[in-house]
Amino acid sequence: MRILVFNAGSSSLKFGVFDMDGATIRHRLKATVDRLGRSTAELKLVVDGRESREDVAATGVEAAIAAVPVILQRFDFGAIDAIGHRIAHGGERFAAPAIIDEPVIAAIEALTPLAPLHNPGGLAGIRHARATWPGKPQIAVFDTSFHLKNPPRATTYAVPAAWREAGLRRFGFHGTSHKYVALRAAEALGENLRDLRVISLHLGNGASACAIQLGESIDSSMGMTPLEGLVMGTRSGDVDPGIFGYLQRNLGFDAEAVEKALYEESGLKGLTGTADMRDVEDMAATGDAAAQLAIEIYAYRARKYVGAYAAAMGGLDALVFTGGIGENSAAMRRRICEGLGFLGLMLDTERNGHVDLTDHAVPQIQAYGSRVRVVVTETAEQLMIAREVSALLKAPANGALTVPVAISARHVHLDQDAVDALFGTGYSLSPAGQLRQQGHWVARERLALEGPRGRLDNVAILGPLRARTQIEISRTDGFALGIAPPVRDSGRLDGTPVVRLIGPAGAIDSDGLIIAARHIHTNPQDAARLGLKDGDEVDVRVGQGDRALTLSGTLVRVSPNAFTEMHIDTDEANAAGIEGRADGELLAAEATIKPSAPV
Ligand SMILES: Nc1ncnc2c1ncn2[C@@H]1O[C@H](COP(=O)(O)OP(=O)(O)O)[C@@H](O)[C@H]1O
Ligand SMILES: CC(=O)OP(=O)(O)O
Ligand SMILES: [Mg+2]
Repeated sequence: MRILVFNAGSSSLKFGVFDMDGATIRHRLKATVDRLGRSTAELKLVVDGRESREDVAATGVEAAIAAVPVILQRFDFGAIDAIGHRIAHGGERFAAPAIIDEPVIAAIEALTPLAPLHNPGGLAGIRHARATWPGKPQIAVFDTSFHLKNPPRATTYAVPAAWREAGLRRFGFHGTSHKYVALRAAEALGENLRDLRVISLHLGNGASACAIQLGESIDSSMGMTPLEGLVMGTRSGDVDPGIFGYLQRNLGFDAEAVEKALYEESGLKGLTGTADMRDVEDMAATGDAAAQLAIEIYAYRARKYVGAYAAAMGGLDALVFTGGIGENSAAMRRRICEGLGFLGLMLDTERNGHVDLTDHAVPQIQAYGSRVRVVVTETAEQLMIAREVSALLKAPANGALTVPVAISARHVHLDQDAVDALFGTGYSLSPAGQLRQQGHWVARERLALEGPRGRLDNVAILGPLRARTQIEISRTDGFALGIAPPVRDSGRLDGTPVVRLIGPAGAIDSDGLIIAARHIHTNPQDAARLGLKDGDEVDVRVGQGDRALTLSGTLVRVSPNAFTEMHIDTDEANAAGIEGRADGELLAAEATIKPSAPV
């Protein structure tokens, strides 16, 4: 499938051509039209890896979009099968990408007043693509979708009820970028994103910070519009809402003039006369006081958000820099990180000064011993959009029901006696991170398992304590230990084999060793939506391409506050070629209730 992607930003147009073949993606064309609105814009092209630059006459985003079909004609990519569009504002309606039709266009148009610098460019892309490639599927991918499930405490403005009922709330933008760079950073750190508390700083012409916990956005610095938050190229970011009345009464500005100035004449441009950080840094270096102050304000605001989001998540594991400024300005990264030592964040200034992102490198720039890891990565909104387009077009048109799949690595649940024996009488485990299921956590402490054939070190302990110790491993782990545990539902431990648990204060032999039967946790609302009941056994299709497989007899467990998620073990995940996040498709629409299996 060949996908063309349009990404109309506030100051640039980016577009790309991707050849998608299963999981293999070829980025055929990568194009950026920059410096729009000046006498000549610059077109940067990377075609099959070869780079070129040229000046083009494009007065604005719309003119640049109109030139795309002409530019594409120069190359022999072959027919375009589908077109993806970055749309900044999707409001409450779009939690996921949408196939573009008239109602979708009308919804994007209706949201234009909330993203006046962005949605018009997105709509122009849609219009031109429809005219140029009539009949080809077009898909909108929204900046706001990633943040849509942010908790109400983060999305609600403390304003009169009538305003909130009229739709006033925070949304957050750059979601495609935040999601991509957080995944990228986790991958580079060799961790599962779900296990990390991440703050991502997208510092481009528009800029926003995002707090990511358990793999999902929980807060972001942009609000109902892309004006709130950080200092940007031409946008103010946070201001006191009290200034509106002042500007109106004392300076005679109406709402439109104020809004226009906050979008287009503020930020770096308002502070220095230029919106471009490169120019601001050059001016500052030659002694320009306004540029120096602008840089300080920019870094200070960003640093405050890092502190705030670390507090929101109860700590920070990784800070990620991306966007033109985040990727390229070592000086700005250093300023932002200065003073974050209290969080355990220490930058290696040497590494920070030599960041090289060629060949999609994702360097870490924290100092040795820093508790917080600091990562720089390029963003790839167009690539993410191409993936979303391909996933949406491949999804079964019958509205298949899916559940997120989580991989359970080996772990133990301990009872109090076991904790006393392994860690010392009266010891209490310290939670190091929350799990997705409410009230469940992973402990800082680890232990070892030992069997007749071998030993497994560094095994995770999950809390809270249970009435009876249960040890969950994979079949492969069983071979490493030299014990063959049965496949069991959690809690059904009678007659299970004994394994030795080894902690810092002692060792015990405990039964309760099982291979956890795959299962789906869900809550009553999701169960109703998915057509599931407690105790059902369902078939779930997981994995992609030639490793896809069907997991039969997956037990459904409904409880009031459960987070809907399917749990499989590492052997199952490996068999299906799943790494990190995945979705499983429920195959059996009418699940059958299985009588309890004999123990
Ligand atoms: N080497 C650099 N040093 C400092 N700033 C840079 C550098 N390269 C690019 N930038 C800044 O990045 C910003 C543009 O970021 P980018 O992500 O390309 O924008 P957009 O939001 O339009 O996608 C501009 O402020 C530009 O000055
Ligand atoms: C939403 C937003 O600010 O986007 P951009 O950075 O492309 O201006
Ligand atoms: Mg951008």
